[in-house]
Amino acid sequence: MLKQPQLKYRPFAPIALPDRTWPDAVLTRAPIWLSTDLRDGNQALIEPMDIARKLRMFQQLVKIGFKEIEVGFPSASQTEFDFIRLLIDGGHIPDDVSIQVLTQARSHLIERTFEALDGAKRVIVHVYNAVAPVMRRVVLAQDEDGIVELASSHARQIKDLAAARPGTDWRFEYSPEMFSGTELAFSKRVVDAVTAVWEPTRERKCIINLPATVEHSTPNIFADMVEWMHRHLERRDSIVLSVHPHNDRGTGTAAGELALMAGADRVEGCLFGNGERTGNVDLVNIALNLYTQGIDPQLDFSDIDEVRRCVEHCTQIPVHPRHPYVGDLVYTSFSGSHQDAIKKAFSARKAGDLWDMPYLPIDPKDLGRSYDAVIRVNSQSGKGGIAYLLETEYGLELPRRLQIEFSQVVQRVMDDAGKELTAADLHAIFEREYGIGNASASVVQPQMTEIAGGAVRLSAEVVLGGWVGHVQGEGNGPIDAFVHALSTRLGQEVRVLDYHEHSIGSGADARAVAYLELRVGDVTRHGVGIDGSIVRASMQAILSGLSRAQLTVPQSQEENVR
Ligand SMILES: CC(=O)SCCNC(=O)CCNC(=O)[C@H](O)C(C)(C)COP(=O)(O)OP(=O)(O)OC[C@H]1O[C@@H](n2cnc3c(N)ncnc32)[C@H](O)[C@@H]1OP(=O)(O)O
Ligand SMILES: CC(C)C(=O)C(=O)O
Repeated sequence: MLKQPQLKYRPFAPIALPDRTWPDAVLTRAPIWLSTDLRDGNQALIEPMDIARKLRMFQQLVKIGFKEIEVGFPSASQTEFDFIRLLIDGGHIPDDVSIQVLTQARSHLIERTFEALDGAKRVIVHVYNAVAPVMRRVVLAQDEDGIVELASSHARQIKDLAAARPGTDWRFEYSPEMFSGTELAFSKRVVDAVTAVWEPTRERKCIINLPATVEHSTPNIFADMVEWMHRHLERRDSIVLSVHPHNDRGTGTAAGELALMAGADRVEGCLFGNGERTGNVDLVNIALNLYTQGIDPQLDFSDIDEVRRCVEHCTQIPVHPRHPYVGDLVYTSFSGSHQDAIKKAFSARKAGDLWDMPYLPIDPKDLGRSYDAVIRVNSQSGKGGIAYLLETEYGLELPRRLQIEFSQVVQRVMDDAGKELTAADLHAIFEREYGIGNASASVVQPQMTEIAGGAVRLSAEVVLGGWVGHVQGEGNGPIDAFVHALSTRLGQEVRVLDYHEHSIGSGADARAVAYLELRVGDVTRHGVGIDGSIVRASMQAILSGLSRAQLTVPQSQEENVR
């Protein structure tokens, strides 16, 4: 065992590009997108897609809006070949979509590739060979001249085969494989040799694709490499400069974005970052990052869950719950302070406002998600989240001090249960705690008469705890009269410190909710009442508060005790 085993690795050398421009660049439009889900994504699967899955994926990619789709490696297997035939013969390729196919720079594979494409309308033939020093030495056993010859001779073969099939609109793409691990001057030499053969023009460009086949460096170094190629390649104005980042260091998205800032016109990748090892760059991630900058990505993710279901079905790999933009948990806040900020921001938000929501970088509704999962309650949550769920799910607008009181009730339940509580759980706890619909704290047949000076006399049958009895009192309104009646009966002053009410529902189903904060002696409690009449709801709220304060009513001879 080496004492310093890390020393067997070579650090990546910075690129000498002191006048680099990409750090100041601002992305203002969508790149050209190429989905390689059916090629690089597929070749990375434990079980490559069967034809039905491939077709479903292709149709999903078309629906999203991809105009360039790499559909396979037709010389690799009969399934790959047959799928491409199915696309062409079955008329599955819209006129404005180009299919792309990959081949190694080997003559018999290129010939087989062209056989698969017979009759297609628009095709990008994508050829690659390794150019990196380790591949030159170990795999291809060729020196630099040999690699240049390998690339340019097969570029010539492709050009000739295409020329012999004028019924198809052919475009060509070349990838110096492992560009990310290759000397820049050599990558340029090989690419220039290929474009010298293809002779692209401004009107008929070829595609030069720079892969980070393995992500070796920080994304700024990849960006430097792309900018260097962008500035040094011959025939640059006749080239669509493409990048193909992988995600070995977990910075594929950053590498893709910085490469676009550095001069790339096009990005190759997969939905949700499927692909070899840690994946190809996640095109959904880059597209929606642009979207949140106010840029139309030209890809439609307005039903992102449909896209996810398709990808999970086709790849048989689940999308992680924390995956950017699509994971089950990415719009959910459990933490109390986050929930509080979200709740306040939703209340403050007006139609037409810019999206400026704490902890929510994108409006979930833009991706077909509801706000249901935005706030979920567990032991990390506070009053804001609890109040948000009761309001959005049950229309209950708890006043602030009641929120504080009720969150302590919830916290005790949470500490016992130790798991997430749903909105329905919270509502059940709320009803139980405040005795909603509970006959053991209720008012029966309240009778009110007006007396002199606009005052009210009230008498009612009351159930409170185990006590059932009659109360009577006067006041400047029904609530005041009821409070006086109860104070008299309890032998203690009951004071209303705070009062809120609102309605829930509408039309014949509308009900009133009253929230009262009561003080009896030195005890302060909230009570809640819900009823078709606001007066009865308020009386219920008073009894709810008294019941929670656990007051015992002094018994008199004639009263019955339950
Ligand atoms: C980075 C990427 O994703 S590149 C795309 C990789 N994708 C795939 O490989 C999936 C499809 N591949 C296949 O089905 C097969 O590998 C085939 C059909 C292409 C080739 O199959 P085989 O001829 O049996 O070769 P094998 O799979 O062992 O590949 C290694 C051979 O390819 C050669 N090779 C590898 N890359 C290239 C290249 N770009 N150009 C020319 N030759 C190459 C190697 O030198 C080696 O040749 P050798 O057998 O003479 O030593
Ligand atoms: C063929 C090339 C583009 C590739 O897939 C890679 O280098 O990752």
